[in-house]
Amino acid sequence: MDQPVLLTGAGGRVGQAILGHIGEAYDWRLLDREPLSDEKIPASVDSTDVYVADVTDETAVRNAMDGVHAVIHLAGDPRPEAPWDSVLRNNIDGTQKMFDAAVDAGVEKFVFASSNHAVGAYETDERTPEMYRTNHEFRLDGTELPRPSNLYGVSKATGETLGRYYHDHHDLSVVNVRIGNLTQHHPPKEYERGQAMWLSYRDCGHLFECCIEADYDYEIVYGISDNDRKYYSIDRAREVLGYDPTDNSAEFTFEGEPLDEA
Ligand SMILES: NC(=O)C1=CN([C@@H]2O[C@H](COP(=O)(O)OP(=O)(O)OC[C@H]3O[C@@H](n4cnc5c(N)ncnc54)[C@H](O)[C@@H]3O)[C@@H](O)[C@H]2O)C=CC1
Ligand SMILES: O=C1O[C@H](COP(=O)(O)O)[C@@H](O)[C@H](O)[C@H]1O
Repeated sequence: MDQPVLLTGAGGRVGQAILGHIGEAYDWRLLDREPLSDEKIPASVDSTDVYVADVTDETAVRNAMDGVHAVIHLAGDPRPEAPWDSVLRNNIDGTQKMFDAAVDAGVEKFVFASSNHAVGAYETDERTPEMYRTNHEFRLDGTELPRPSNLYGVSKATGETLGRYYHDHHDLSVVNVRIGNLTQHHPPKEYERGQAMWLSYRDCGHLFECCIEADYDYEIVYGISDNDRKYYSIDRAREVLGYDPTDNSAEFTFEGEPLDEA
């Protein structure tokens, strides 16, 4: 692919997981409101393709978007406990500005970092903790309505709906990835829920590469590894995107040690 991929929130955990796996595979534009240290920037990325900017800054976003083929939009407040003024500004207004600039620039694909917290209220007292365990049959598959856990989750559901609008009215291909719990090297320790929705770094890189490469209209998929414990289906990600994860939290102890070394 000759045209660049714009990655917002490039300096954060998800951004670095993506760049750690496919940082040399694409012509990147990187955007973050914090300056990126040299070790966070792939060697092939020129400094003129690194933008220190806020996604609510319309002019800066439009400059970064010029000539871009695909967008991976991660920037935002990732805290489940984030207050309304922050998610309204960073997650909702920032995402709307990104979508608007994308359609005006003729971008083809937009990948939105949604969250498990868009649907966290399905985890009712009656279902938990059993639904976090292996062989429990409860599955969310992306066709269900949002049931946010918190105002952060509301902002993610809103981002998904903004994507629906820009797809239907402007023909932008949109995929929303409801990311589970990204951790490096091992699943979240001593945390049943986190182990059920673990996303390893390499599966994260692979999944977002699939989102750049695949053809789709409007999709909602779950972004987790192929964990034995799971209450999110990854069938849609497999079918539409060709996602084929490698990792499984069952290959680690509850304390996070690899089973083959335990
Ligand atoms: N890490 C995880 O397990 C999960 C992350 N997500 C989502 O993925 C995205 C990335 O999350 P993380 O990498 O974990 O967060 P992070 O906090 O590590 O990285 C976010 C990056 O975005 C930048 N940023 C924040 N607000 C910005 C703004 N207004 N303009 C420009 N840059 C801004 C920050 O400087 C930071 O580098 C977020 O949208 C988050 O909601 C969703 C579910 C799970
Ligand atoms: O959306 C997100 O979800 C993950 C997992 O949620 P948690 O409530 O189990 O911690 C969280 O770690 C991440 O910061 C957040 O952006």
